[in-house]
Amino acid sequence: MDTAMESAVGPHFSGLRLDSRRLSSSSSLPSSPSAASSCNGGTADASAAANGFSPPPAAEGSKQPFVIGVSGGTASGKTTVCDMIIQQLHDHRVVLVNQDSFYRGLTEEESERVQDYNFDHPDAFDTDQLLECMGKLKSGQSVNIPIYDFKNHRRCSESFRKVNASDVIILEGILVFHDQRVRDLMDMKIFVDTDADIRLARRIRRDTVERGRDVISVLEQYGRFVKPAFDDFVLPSKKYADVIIPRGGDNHVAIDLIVQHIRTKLGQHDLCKIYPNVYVVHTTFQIRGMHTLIRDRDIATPDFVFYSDRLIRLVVEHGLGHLPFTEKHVVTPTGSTYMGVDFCKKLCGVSIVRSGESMENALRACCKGIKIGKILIHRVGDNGQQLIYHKLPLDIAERHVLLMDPVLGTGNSANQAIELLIRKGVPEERIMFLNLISAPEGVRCVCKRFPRLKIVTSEIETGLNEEYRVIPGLGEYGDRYFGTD
Ligand SMILES: Nc1ncnc2c1ncn2[C@@H]1O[C@H](COP(=O)(O)OP(=O)(O)O)[C@@H](O)[C@H]1O
Ligand SMILES: Nc1ccn([C@@H]2O[C@H](COP(=O)(O)O)[C@@H](O)[C@H]2O)c(=O)n1
Ligand SMILES: [Mg+2]
Repeated sequence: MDTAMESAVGPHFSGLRLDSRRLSSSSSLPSSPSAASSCNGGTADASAAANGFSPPPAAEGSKQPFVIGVSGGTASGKTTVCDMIIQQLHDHRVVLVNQDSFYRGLTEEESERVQDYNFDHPDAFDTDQLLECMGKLKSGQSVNIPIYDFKNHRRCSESFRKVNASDVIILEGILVFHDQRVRDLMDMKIFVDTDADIRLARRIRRDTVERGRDVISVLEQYGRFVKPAFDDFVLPSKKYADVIIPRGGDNHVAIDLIVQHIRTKLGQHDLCKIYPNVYVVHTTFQIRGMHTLIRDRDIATPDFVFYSDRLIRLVVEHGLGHLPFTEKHVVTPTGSTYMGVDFCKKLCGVSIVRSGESMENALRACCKGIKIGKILIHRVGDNGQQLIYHKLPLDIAERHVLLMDPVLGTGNSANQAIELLIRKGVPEERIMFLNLISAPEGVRCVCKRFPRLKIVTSEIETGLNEEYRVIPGLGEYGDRYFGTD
């Protein structure tokens, strides 16, 4: 074993020697305060910059993604656990980054003596490049991640994997907790803890089946590099973990808990944390797909109407779920009692003419015979003067009001309409504003003025441009829906 170690510390294999210096300097640093409680993890970039790496600044007002680090020994099931989490989440806002992608490619000389190369040493990875990619992702930019080939120990020179900026980034690898700069990027750290014998057995099978190795070479590499590096670097980094998963992918309870935790993080847009009466419909690939279609400027009107209607229906159903209910018991055909609830009956809809009228059918489809009033806000000239026409149910003050307008932009017309409803005697807390997309500026404008009103939307936008148009938005909604564009 000693001879093996010696041969591993030559010019290109200086990992072990360099490492004792690195390890002592990093182990003398205090363990990083985890930013687990905050999605904004402000410490991460600052400390990365302090270590000589400056990620590009985040766009103003953009929220920082939630970064989860997953570490553990080789073949502990890190990749398997991450795949399971991503599969269960079934959400496009989660991306996986593998530390393996940042293995340095071997030089000709190193390739000739590959059996002497220590792939388990921190120096085997290009950590600066990993930090640069993570910094870009954290600041909302997409990145091209190298593709590593375990059979020839090189990166594919031509192809990359494009990873888009996302709300949750999972970073997995044997040594992702080793370097403090990488640890500091993480909001949550998970260590996959699997028995060493099981890991060795899995590694033999995986490397012979998938990575083009034979059993002898796997065992030699394991004894010479993998196990010592596990003891020196991987195991000592376990102390940084917030969550330890025993048995890896077999531990369904732990994986379910982690999935739930990520879902909570995903469900909370920053605006929802500030304004608790703002609700964003939980996104799925179907919802994202429908948004993609209606935002496409080239979509035909019938398709725009079809997919808008589907989305509006979801928003309406979600909004109805926030109305009060009363208990109701019924007897089923089997003679059993079903302890249910009764819908709130004192309801009405109010559409802001003209685009709000596109939401009326969905409301009628969900609430049979519902009364629907209308408000028209008419701008006169350029001096900000407005005329408001309305036709509202006479008993509106006794009803819960579902106010409808597909796009919440500046919030000015919404506020005018809400003021009118309040003047008509509707209590603020009985008004719910339903829309398809909301600009953060509009949400703030409405919520500051009417903090007890509820807003239900299906997506929160980036913001407004200089012309007060919603970005990315979907254009003139009324014209597109009614085919007058
Ligand atoms: N719970 C499990 N039961 C059986 N085989 C597993 C389990 N988890 C992972 N494996 C297998 O073990 C090997 C190593 O798992 P992998 O997820 O690649 O580990 P890591 O990424 O930690 O190296 C793979 O071939 C994988 O299919
Ligand atoms: N060319 C390479 C590169 C890496 N390895 C081994 O991979 C292990 C890390 O990947 P896991 O999925 O197992 O975490 C690490 O232990 C290296 O020994 C390799 O064999 N060849
Ligand atoms: Mg792996």
